[in-house]
Amino acid sequence: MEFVKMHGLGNDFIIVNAMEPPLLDRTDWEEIAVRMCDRHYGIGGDGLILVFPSDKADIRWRILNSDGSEPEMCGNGIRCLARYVYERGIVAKRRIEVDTLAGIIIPEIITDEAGAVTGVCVDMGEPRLQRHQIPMVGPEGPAVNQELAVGDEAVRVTAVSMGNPHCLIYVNDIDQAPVTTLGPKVEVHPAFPAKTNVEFVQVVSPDEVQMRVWERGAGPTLACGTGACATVVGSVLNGYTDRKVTVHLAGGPLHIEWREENNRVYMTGPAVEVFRGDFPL
Ligand SMILES: N[C@@H](CCC[C@H](N)C(=O)O)C(=O)O
Repeated sequence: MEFVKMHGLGNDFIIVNAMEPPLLDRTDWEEIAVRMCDRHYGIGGDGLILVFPSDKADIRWRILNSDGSEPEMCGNGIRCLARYVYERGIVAKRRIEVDTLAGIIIPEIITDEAGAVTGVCVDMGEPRLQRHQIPMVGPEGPAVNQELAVGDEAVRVTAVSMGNPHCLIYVNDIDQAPVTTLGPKVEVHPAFPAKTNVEFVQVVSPDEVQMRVWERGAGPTLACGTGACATVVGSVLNGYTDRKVTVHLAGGPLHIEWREENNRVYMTGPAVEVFRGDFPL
């Protein structure tokens, strides 16, 4: 099976064109994702992206985490998908409608004067803030700066869904953030029935934050696009930042804007192809 390896700020994905049979008809992608994403016995990746035809949009995708679970959305992944389908002529336009489990999401290819792709800006849609939308147990309404008991620890959290769930924890020193110790505990906390991604955030200024992530189904990654969007929404709701913010991640910066006029979040960042190959099925 042919694949392409891509990444968005080091959040890396394997992309497979499943537009036609026999790949279109396969039903074992979860197991294949685990094998392909294994960094020792496979190709290595934070997730597997599959490209399918759609009757609702230009293209349908499935994104699978490295543990085989299927999230509703992935910000870095959708930039990679957009570049992949654009450069191969699978979708012959720059504004691409993608059918996802979080609804129709619209990435737009950015090019320089010579027509070379320089990045992708994605209309990530409206954030979902009600607890049942995240989902997070507790009294209905937004969960902003709420106390959450994690074992013996009381942690203050803000929860935002960008189609997929995110739990933000603000810290004073990003380098000391307990990403690999607290992250996995919050991921499977009973308050989050669908589990959650966990973001540790240090506010630098009204237009700059630093963020490190523990991803649901993938563990620590170098960047998380939906997490960066959720971070800006949560930071505005907490009164920490303006609506246009650069989010610095381990893999580099993402530019995020939560527009007041339409309540939609826009994410701009890179998508890079690394190599191509064949994987034995
Ligand atoms: N890295 C992604 C998010 C991938 C999905 C996530 N692990 C989940 O289970 O929700 C991004 O860039 O948004």
